[in-house]
Amino acid sequence: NEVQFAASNKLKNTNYQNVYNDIANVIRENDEHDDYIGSGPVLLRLAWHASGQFDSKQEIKGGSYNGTLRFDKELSDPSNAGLKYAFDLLKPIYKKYNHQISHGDLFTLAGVVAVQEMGGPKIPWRYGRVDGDIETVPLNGRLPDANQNANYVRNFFHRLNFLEDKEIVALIGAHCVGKTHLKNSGFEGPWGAATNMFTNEFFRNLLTEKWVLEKNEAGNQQYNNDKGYMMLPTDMALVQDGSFKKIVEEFANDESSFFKVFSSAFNKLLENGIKFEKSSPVLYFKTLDEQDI
Ligand code: HEM
Ligand SMILES: Cc1cnc2ccccc2c1N
Repeated sequence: NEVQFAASNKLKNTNYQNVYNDIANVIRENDEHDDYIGSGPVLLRLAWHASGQFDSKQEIKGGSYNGTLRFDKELSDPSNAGLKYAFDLLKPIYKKYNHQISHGDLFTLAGVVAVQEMGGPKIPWRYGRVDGDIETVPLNGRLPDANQNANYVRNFFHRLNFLEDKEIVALIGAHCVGKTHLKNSGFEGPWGAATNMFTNEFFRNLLTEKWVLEKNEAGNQQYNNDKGYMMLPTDMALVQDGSFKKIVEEFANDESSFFKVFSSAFNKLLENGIKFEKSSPVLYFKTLDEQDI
């Protein structure tokens, strides 16, 4: 069946480090993107959006398995505005490996590369996703709305089978990198503070900065501070809800705790809804720095 087919066409384990390195080099070569924030954050968002439309209760389940984000039908979902740039960065790598890697494996591996090359935790990763045809594209509108509160955020992630608050808070901690763009999402900023280093700074800022709720140029409410930082309403929800806030405090004080929970939650996000062959190995990748490249 299809999964066996993918198995027979997959690269030997060692070759995935080569794919990792090719994606990492694309990030290094495109360091001028978005006023020198670079391409890490948008590739991380691509991996999350390729996986986060999963819904086990729907006929068409979504998730990363079928690599459906490659179709314009999904890429043109307003929630995916800005991600075509990230997909275009990966197209030459897809061609180079000539169908030996699926789009789902490529999109999710790009998220692992982005996190690790920006200094974040190691993310375990497995191959074996198989491209589905356009019939497998999930309906648009399954990704979250940033204007909402803590209960909305909790319920959203329950749909993705994240039932523990720790996993939810850790995942949103990915907002430590990159920025919002008015033309993509109707939110602007943070001008000065956008970073490309994966740290627990997002949680520290949530607790220490003074946040003022303001309407932005697109008419959306967002939280701004006096340094040009911003937080989305769904970011701020993490300190408005008692249970979430305790976890924000834990991650703000202990980056290794944030990294540990993020690593397993991000892997779970990228593998939502996929049954891997028992024999399919869990791979860990070295960063370019660790290989002295
Ligand atoms: C409540 C859940 C979430 C909401 C409502 C949300 C919303 C958003 C919005 C509105 C943007 C700005 C997009 C733009 O204007 O370009 C954004 C950016 C981003 N999101 Fe999220 N997000 C959520 C969860 C996540 C998760 C789980 C991850 C990854 C694990 C993630 C990673 C990112 C990254 C890396 C960026 C920066 C992209 C860039 O700089 O181009 N987000 N998010
Ligand atoms: C500091 C901060 C806060 N919220 C964000 C939301 C999405 C993307 C980036 C963000 C970011 N750098």
